[in-house]
Amino acid sequence: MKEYLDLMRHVRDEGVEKSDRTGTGTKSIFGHQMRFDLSKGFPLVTTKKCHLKSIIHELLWFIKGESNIAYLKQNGVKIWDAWATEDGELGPVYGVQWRNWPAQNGETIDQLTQLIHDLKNNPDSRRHIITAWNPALLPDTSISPDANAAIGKQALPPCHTLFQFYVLNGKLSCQLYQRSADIFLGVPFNIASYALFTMMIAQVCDLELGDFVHTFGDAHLYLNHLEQVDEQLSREPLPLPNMWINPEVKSIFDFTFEDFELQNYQAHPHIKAAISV
Ligand SMILES: Nc1nc(=O)c2c([nH]1)NC[C@@H]1CN(c3ccc(C(=O)N[C@@H](CCC(=O)O)C(=O)O)cc3)CN21
Ligand SMILES: O=c1ccn([C@H]2C[C@H](O)[C@@H](COP(=O)(O)O)O2)c(=O)[nH]1
Repeated sequence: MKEYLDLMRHVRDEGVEKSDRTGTGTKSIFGHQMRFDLSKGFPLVTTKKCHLKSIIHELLWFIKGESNIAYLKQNGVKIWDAWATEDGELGPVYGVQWRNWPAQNGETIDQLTQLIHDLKNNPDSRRHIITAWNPALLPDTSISPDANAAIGKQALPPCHTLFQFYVLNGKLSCQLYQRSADIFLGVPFNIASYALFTMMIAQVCDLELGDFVHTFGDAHLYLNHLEQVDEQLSREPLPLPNMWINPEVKSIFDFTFEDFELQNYQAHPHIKAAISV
């Protein structure tokens, strides 16, 4: 995971202090790109132990198209708790836009089903895109995330905003545009999540693995993560683990938590950090 550590080091050393919505303050840069060859191992950060269980459940929850965190809660995943209403509502966030994008005539568009169909039937297309950025549903910034969710707006505007797939020589690649990135806490989750999603889509479309390309807008280190960043940058990266996916699963909607097994994950100890809400 040298690419990730290089980004972290670059922002620590060259990032410029910038105030932000949460009040914590950041060191920030604008524009960066990383590339991971998915055939060379599963890109999970090794310089701190990452909680893959939360990442897998979050991805399965996106694929279900839900706006409520009940499924996450049932599975002990707490990463979205701070933004939800008391009833667990986040408003029409990622999953809802992927599966139930509201169209003009009251109908909804299932972008994920359409994407899989197009990858199978027209792999050369340059239009394999899913977008979660829906300007009609962005939150009202004068009220809190949970107050937005309560009135049917997104609790937070999507950070992983738009992604595109690309097929070449039977290999599937994915590029994500992430408009805003918390490098210490969010990015290890985002890399692993999109790498896994690309592997799952490759399996159900009978494609080999290409690259995951991760493109950033505002990539930042929160000022209260800088000690943790120094600790992490003092550690040597370890060989990448492998991800086993149950080969029997043939539909993107049929995966369950038991269909994944992370193998040979060697990692340095976990490093705690506070999340800015
Ligand atoms: N400031 C901020 N950073 C984010 O990464 C982020 C947000 N806000 N808001 C929305 C989602 C929620 N995400 C989160 C939320 C919490 C953790 C977190 O606390 N991670 C810990 C514990 C992991 C666990 O409980 O599984 C970590 O050490 O990785 C990570 C990503 C990613 N997003
Ligand atoms: O998947 C995610 C979701 C969120 N983040 C981070 C990026 C920012 O630090 C905050 C969102 O705040 P905004 O003011 O809306 O940009 O959450 C992430 O890194 N990955």
